[in-house]
Amino acid sequence: MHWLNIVHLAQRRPSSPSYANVPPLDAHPAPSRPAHGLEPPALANPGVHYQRCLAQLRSKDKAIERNIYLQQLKHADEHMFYKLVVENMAELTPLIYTPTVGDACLQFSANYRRPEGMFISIKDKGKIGQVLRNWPRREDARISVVTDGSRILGLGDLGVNGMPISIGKLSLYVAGAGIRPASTLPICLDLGTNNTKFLEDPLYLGLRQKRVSDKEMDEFMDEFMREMRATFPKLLIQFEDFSTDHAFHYLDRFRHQYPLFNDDIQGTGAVVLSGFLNAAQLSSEASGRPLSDHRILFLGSGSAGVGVGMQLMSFFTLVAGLSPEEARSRIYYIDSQGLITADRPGLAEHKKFFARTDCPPLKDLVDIIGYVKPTALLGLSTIKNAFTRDVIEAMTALNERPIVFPLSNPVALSECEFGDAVSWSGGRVIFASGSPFAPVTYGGQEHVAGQGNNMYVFPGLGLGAILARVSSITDSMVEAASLALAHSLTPDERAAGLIYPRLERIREISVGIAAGVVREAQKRGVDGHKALRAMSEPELRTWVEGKMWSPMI
Ligand SMILES: NC(=O)C1=CN([C@@H]2O[C@H](COP(=O)(O)OP(=O)(O)OC[C@H]3O[C@@H](n4cnc5c(N)ncnc54)[C@H](OP(=O)(O)O)[C@@H]3O)[C@@H](O)[C@H]2O)C=CC1
Ligand SMILES: CC(=O)C(=O)O
Ligand SMILES: [Mg+2]
Repeated sequence: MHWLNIVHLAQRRPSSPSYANVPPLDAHPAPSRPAHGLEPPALANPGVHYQRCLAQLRSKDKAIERNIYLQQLKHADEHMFYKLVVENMAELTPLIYTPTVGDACLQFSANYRRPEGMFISIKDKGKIGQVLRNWPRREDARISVVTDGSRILGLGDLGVNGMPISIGKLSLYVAGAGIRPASTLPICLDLGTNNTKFLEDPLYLGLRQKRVSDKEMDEFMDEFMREMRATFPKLLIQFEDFSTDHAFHYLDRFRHQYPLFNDDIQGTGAVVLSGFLNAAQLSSEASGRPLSDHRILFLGSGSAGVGVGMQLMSFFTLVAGLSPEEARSRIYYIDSQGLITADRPGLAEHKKFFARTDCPPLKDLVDIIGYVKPTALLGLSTIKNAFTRDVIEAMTALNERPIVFPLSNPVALSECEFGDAVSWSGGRVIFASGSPFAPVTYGGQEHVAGQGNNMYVFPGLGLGAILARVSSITDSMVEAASLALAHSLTPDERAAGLIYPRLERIREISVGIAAGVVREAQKRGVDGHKALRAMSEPELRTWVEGKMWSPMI
């Protein structure tokens, strides 16, 4: 049976008055133009200028130059920037997000041109509120992406050079879910950096000191969160790219007090569950084996790996009908020491839940595949090319349609190239990667890589949470976002064997995710906007859509 028939998402609601014609409460003013005579007359034709901007963009040879051009355009002409992004998602997303945002971060201090977002440093401790109040659009702020730069993509500790990740994610909130640009607040916390190369770089823009102790960071974060709420009472916070220990710690510490989520743990969990639901269906159809037969092997057991494993528990319990204990037994992890077993001394807290009590401490990936016999291999290890030909062949020998997701970012750290996975598996692989890969032709057929990246989830999750005015983000809201994404494939996309929808449809998908999140918030009683409860499903979707900001060009 298809998983869609097992998971019943649709909830029927009594019909109520139509909200369809209510104008967006948060309508954004049309862009103002300079006074007559202050710009060339032909600029009055925005269609031509759109083509001019696109041509200027495409004339740049390097992705990083295109990224710089787009950042400049965003400041000069926000509406044009978003018009270009929204209408050319597949082309522009890799330039403002992964993989190019990785280079933008590495080169942030060298390429710096103008201020954007807020930098709050450990030196501001004791007066963080005062600093936050310098933000010019306090009333408007609804969503902040906050990083401490300690684990940017798979690139490690980049200190304040992590700022472009907050900026890039927020651009996707605007483009992908219609959050007003003025409502976004990128924040980079400067708690020092352990990146010695940056500490020695005269151009480095952050504090020249090592990262502070955990105790000092806790004190800082407690004050920061308190002051964020006091300064921006309507703000949702997304924690991004904190190193794994701090990622789990601060999610646990604050999630019940503030509306927040950790994108690497929860957003990634949601996007991978979604793709896995569709992949497992394809794989089981090909093998004739039931969904309950799946076994998942992870390479990488950090914030992303463990976040995904926790979320995939729902695949086994919700869809495959297993008990939580059976579900846990289907998930295996490898870290830098090998297969994670419970008897390993000094095992980190976040690795304990999935640590095996029934396996030998094997080290070699191919040996582990032979022992575990996984149907799916997921990479969140930051190890480029870790999925070698031997690995893909071992997966293909075990499975008619092996599921292989090399999810590490940016593309230079991907565990496997798409073309290799397709050819080494004889065209049988079901593939999704963290960063985008171009389609490949194999056996006379075009194969399209899925993009298992949290960018499919966080814009819609954030939109729903903001519109429902939630007091917190529950696990079930994250799961609702995931199921809504999985559910969003069109018959066409399913027929083409896709496991994620086409990126061009992201706004439409975000509406479905947001509506699912609103409903789940209502069920859990964490919604502040009670009037939404009376809406029927179509009314809610139309209302959400009406709230989305669009570039006015
Ligand atoms: N596709 C997406 O949407 C997302 C992708 N990611 C990507 O996931 C990656 C990991 O992120 P995160 O979990 O936070 O980072 P971490 O650095 O915390 O985790 C990396 C994990 O990989 C393990 N590892 C490192 N080297 C090896 C090796 N040689 N063999 C086996 N395992 C190894 C580490 O082992 P040990 O614990 O022993 O050090 C650790 O468990 C990043 O590249 C990030 O960009 C993250 C979020 C979203
Ligand atoms: C995509 C993302 O959040 C990461 O690689 O960290
Ligand atoms: Mg991240």
